[in-house]
Amino acid sequence: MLVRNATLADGRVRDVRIEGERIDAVGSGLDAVGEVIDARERLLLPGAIDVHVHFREPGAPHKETWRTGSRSAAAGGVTTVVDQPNTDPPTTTGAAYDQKELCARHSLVDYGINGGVTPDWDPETLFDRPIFALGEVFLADSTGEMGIDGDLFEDAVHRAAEAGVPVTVHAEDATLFDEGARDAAGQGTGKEANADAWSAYRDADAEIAAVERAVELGADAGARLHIAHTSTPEAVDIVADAPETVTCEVTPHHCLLSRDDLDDLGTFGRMNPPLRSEARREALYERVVGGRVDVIATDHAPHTRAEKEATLLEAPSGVPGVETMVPLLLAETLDGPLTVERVRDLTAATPAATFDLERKGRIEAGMDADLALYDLDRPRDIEGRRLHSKCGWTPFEGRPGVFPAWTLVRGERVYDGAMDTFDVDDGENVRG
Ligand SMILES: NC(=O)N[C@@H](CC(=O)O)C(=O)O
Ligand SMILES: [Zn+2]
Ligand SMILES: [Zn+2]
Repeated sequence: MLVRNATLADGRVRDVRIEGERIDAVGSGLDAVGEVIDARERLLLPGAIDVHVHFREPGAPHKETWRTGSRSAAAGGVTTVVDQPNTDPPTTTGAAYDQKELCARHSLVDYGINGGVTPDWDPETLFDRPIFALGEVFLADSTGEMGIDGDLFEDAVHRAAEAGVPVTVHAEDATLFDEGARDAAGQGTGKEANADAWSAYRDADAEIAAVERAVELGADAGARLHIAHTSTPEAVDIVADAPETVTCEVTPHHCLLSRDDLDDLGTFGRMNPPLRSEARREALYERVVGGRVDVIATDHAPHTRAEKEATLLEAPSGVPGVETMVPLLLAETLDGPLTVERVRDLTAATPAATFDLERKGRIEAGMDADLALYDLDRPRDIEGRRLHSKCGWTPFEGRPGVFPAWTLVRGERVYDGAMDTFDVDDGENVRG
């Protein structure tokens, strides 16, 4: 297949030839082999790598399955996902890893599977499997109630360092949560709830302190550390000023939404870590644009509308996001300070480099043909009902997004945007 005259993120116009699963050549005036796709005036990006999703299988297929989650990924230009361990059973033993791997075989996109830590985890059998990373390791309870104490965290970080496996951390210090602030939640449900109480309860200082502590501990253990869903500029700065063995990710929702949006979102905006003040959101986004943040990842955490239509204390935490990440960021390049090159780096090149995915994240000869084509002149309003996650809603309703015309995973067209159709489900485990 030949993709002809595509505009790359840096503005160069090139042909990209695909042979089987790989990119065979990138150049000008390349000879065609097989199908030729005219990509003139279209943007070709490396498929995005979302290192933080919750696809809910095994255990909660009513929220999401590997099939629906990976369709949502493909329809948003994401070609590799990394699933987190707070499923049922939690992915804390070799046997649980094997069970999840069977579910993941229904994925349309390539994937990694993380291993988790609980008091009854089995590091021996878990590290025996090709886990993508240890994590997210929960330093406070979130969906799945997998929060652990400092001693177990320290032990886990040492074991991961020994095994040469990176550690992804959900860094909030539960001892610093403001229980009194949570009491202001009230009895309103769904959009009628006082959702700001969640932000007051899981205060920014709880994240900042936990990140500081985790970074120290990681350095002592000689571990590779990745801080998940960093939601404060202070925490980003701690990571950016630490040695290169520590990286961080930021979610689209912490960049684009703040406590000011909670009146509209209600319990649909409850997530961990919570939305922050508008001032913190702005400072966080500045760091994304300016290069202090390594990776954008979604923390795609689908829950049904019915589950979210509860009181603030009863609604589960988390928002979907895998399908809207690249579309939102590309729309942001149209009139904001974000550049297309930065979007490429945040969503593809840097996650690949950070987690040693040698054949992914770049459009070069020899790399996997994981690609997505976009028309920057055609943003459209994001609508929850048109997205492909099982949950059927989005916190970004009505915002502009640039969605892909098609998405390829290792040379196979898994998503066709014009027809809104999907094909094949032979995603591979990237740690195989
Ligand atoms: N972010 C969330 O609020 N929820 C996540 C878990 C997590 O990442 O903490 C979920 O699995 O629902
Ligand atoms: Zn988390
Ligand atoms: Zn998560």
